[in-house]
Amino acid sequence: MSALPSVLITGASTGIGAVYADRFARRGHDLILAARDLTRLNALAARLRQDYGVAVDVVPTDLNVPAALGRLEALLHNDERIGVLINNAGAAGTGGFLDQSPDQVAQLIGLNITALARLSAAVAPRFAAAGRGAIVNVGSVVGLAPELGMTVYGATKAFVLFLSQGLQLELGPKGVYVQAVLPSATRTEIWERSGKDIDALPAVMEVDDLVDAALAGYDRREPVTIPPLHDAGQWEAFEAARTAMLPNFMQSQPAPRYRAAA
Ligand SMILES: NC(=O)C1=CN([C@@H]2O[C@H](COP(=O)(O)OP(=O)(O)OC[C@H]3O[C@@H](n4cnc5c(N)ncnc54)[C@H](OP(=O)(O)O)[C@@H]3O)[C@@H](O)[C@H]2O)C=CC1
Ligand SMILES: CC(=O)[C@H](N)C(=O)O
Repeated sequence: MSALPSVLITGASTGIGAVYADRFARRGHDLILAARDLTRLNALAARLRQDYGVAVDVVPTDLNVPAALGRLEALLHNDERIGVLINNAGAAGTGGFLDQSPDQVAQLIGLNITALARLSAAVAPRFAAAGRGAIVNVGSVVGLAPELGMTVYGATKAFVLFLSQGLQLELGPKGVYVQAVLPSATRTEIWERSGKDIDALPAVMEVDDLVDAALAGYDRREPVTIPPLHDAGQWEAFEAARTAMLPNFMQSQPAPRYRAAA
């Protein structure tokens, strides 16, 4: 058993989650891997045990099934070896809002929002009491870009960013690190799963590069890591513009532009 904290990774069967698993195993962490595809999880776990000598448990989990989600919540709540949660599992859905049924909308929200928030809520009190721990939430630049036409997906990712920033404020002073990672297009199966042609995109990041960049942000305890954004000053200006508005929201009177003409 490793002396380092164990890392629980959702969506670890492939893509970004599988590379996170490789990188944390390489660093010597024991792992708990969750996703639906048990065959893939077992194959990855066997390779990681073999390559890095770490302990790897697999927990077959459909995060849209409340009982399965509840089992993962209980694990996070009770297992004191787990010191890092990587909330990575997600789906993009297909089509625009008018193509999506209410059930499909709910499935996206269930996976990208409800599961992520519930798993965070299950582990946060234990981390806060211990004064340590890390929660990494994988969002997307789509959460900043309603123009991209992935409205529900983008809205779920806007939630991920907001939740992460709120948790940074609440949990950071208690010693818990919370990171929001915002990838842009990255070469994984999510594109095929959402019926999109990855080869039609102007630029695609390789998944190893994405995760290694996210971990560079993790190691320097960055609150928001946007691997594809070369000019960090753009994010800082965006945040500065947002926070500059905050003192102006408390007003007893509506703004003059909303007052009835005399
Ligand atoms: N690739 C990209 O371009 C970008 C990805 N992202 C985000 O990165 C994260 C990882 O995506 P990525 O690796 O690209 O996608 P993949 O489709 O390659 O992997 C998604 C992972 O989530 C798991 N998953 C999907 N549905 C469920 C479910 N109901 N319950 C449990 N696990 C589930 C899948 O495993 P299984 O099928 O075995 O359950 C798989 O391990 C997502 O949150 C995504 O939104 C953000 C921006 C860009
Ligand atoms: C399918 C996508 O659009 C991707 N997940 C992203 O967030 O950019």
